[in-house]
Amino acid sequence: MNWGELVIALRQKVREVRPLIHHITNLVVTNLTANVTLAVGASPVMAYAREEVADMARLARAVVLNMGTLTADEVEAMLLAGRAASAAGIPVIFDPVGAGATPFRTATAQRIIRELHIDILRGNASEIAAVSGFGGQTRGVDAGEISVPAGQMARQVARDLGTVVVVTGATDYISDGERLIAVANGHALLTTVTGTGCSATSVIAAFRAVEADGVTAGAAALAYYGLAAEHAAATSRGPASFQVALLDALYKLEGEDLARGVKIREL
Ligand SMILES: Nc1ncnc2c1ncn2[C@@H]1O[C@H](COP(=O)(O)OP(=O)(O)O)[C@@H](O)[C@H]1O
Ligand SMILES: Cc1ncsc1CCOP(=O)(O)O
Ligand SMILES: [Mg+2]
Repeated sequence: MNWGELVIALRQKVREVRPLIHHITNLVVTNLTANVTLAVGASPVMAYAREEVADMARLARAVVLNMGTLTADEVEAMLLAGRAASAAGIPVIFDPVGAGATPFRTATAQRIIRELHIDILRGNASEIAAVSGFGGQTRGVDAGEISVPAGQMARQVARDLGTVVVVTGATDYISDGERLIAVANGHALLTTVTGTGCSATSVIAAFRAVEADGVTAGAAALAYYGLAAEHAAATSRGPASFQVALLDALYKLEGEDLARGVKIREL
């Protein structure tokens, strides 16, 4: 199968399986990421109480942990959910939002990575640099400069942590420490709407729920998501109409339109 066919097949499989994706996520993006998950064809649930997160995680086909508006309580809930998921063989996708901005965020991200079995780590370049010791400086939740090429960093961090690493940006890089894939789909308008990185993580989780190989799932998900953004941008007047159009494009994009547009390269 070529990449175009693979992306179509996985996008279709998400619709057929309608996997439940348990999110412990941040206050900013809760609604957007739930709607993105639905538009892709998966089923979102957001649940945070320590009393229920392990049970909810066990019901899901993938668990998203996103520390965007972290509190000490929420971190405990993430650890409970992550342990329960891994014990049941359910993949955990971690988005270390804002790692590198404050010591609490950096230390928490590193603790989650150390104490849980993370299946896919997805962040912007400075977040991944910060959690892995490359020394990234994150401006709030937005990417700052990093000192190494993002693809090289993705492969090195994946190797060091023994997990799939996804570094997003104008070009996205996905690696398991050996393979390195670049995805060139996307649109600059994605940087004008909050939660588009978190939404990318949700789409990756939906694809990972139906595809055991994290590199394949990550690359296919980001090509599909980035291409949906390109389609949405074509009919948008600015960030507000773009956000609405992105949901529509994610919902509609399939078949030949999808196969023709994906820009995935194995490096
Ligand atoms: N300059 C850009 N041009 C095109 N796509 C981009 C650009 N910057 C980021 N993206 C895309 O936006 C999404 C969010 O990535 P990113 O901005 O790195 O995450 P975050 O919002 O967590 O910082 C990804 O799908 C990425 O491919
Ligand atoms: C603005 C903001 N502040 C805390 S979490 C958050 C949302 C970040 O979303 P994304 O990383 O997808 O841009
Ligand atoms: Mg982010």
